[in-house]
Amino acid sequence: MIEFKHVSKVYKDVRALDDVSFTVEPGGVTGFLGPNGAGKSTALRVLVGLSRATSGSATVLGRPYGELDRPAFQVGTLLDAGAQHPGRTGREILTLGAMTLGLPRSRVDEVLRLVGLTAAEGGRRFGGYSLGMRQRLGIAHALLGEPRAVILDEPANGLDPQGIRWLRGLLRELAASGCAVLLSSHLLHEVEQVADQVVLIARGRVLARGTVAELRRDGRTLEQVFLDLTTGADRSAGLDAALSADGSAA
Ligand SMILES: Nc1ncnc2c1ncn2[C@@H]1O[C@H](COP(=O)(O)OP(=O)(O)OP(=O)(O)O)[C@@H](O)[C@H]1O
Repeated sequence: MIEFKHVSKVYKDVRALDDVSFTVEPGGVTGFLGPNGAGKSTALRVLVGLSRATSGSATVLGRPYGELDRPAFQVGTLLDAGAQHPGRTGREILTLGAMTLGLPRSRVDEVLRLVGLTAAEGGRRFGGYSLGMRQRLGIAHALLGEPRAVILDEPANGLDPQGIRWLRGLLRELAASGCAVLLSSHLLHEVEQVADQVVLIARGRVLARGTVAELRRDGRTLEQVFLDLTTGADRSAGLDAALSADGSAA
């Protein structure tokens, strides 16, 4: 389980997160949606200990990320698909990761297969990878240690329709195997197709959370709910729709 409890993050003059609370249950995909500057990346950075919360707590499997024993075996993260050495091949990047974790090289072949990168693609330098290939490699890296929780920041960016379909299948498989999957995305239609639960955030505040069906209860598409909430046009109705499964307002 991934849990944000009353997390606030204040930069000098920006309140990037304001009392953010939500949970990501094992065995499900939670879509984390918000417009540019909403606070999604800040929340994920706080979650994995790259940034310190001003107040509140964010935990993975019951503990702050920094206190997890061998975290890569518990939590797989993809925060920036471009953050790799351009001169290394995809296979080299994964092999380094596997060696660091004490995993056999055969695990590299397994994750390459899992993300649909061919042996030839694995042998190409990262600098020449398309964005879609970078995303696949980043997901492969995140899954090396067979983690029980997965945190992915905009993994669908740059994927073609076939890639998006593949990603959807992979996320459902991870959830079916008991993984807690947190997926940040701008691709509302995509999130609608794959997520069990959705958290909508804007200007650092959670505006709505619930299942896709709960948020769409008056027949609107998730995109319409999102636009109405984030432009403020339907703020009060949206907050009503935001009643979470446990009955507390988001
Ligand atoms: N290091 C920082 N110093 C000051 N302000 C920051 C810093 N990092 C983020 N912010 C601000 O915090 C707010 C939230 O930014 P964040 O990057 O978390 O949003 P986001 O939802 O991930 O946006 P996007 O979808 O555009 O990536 C923005 O106003 C941003 O300018």
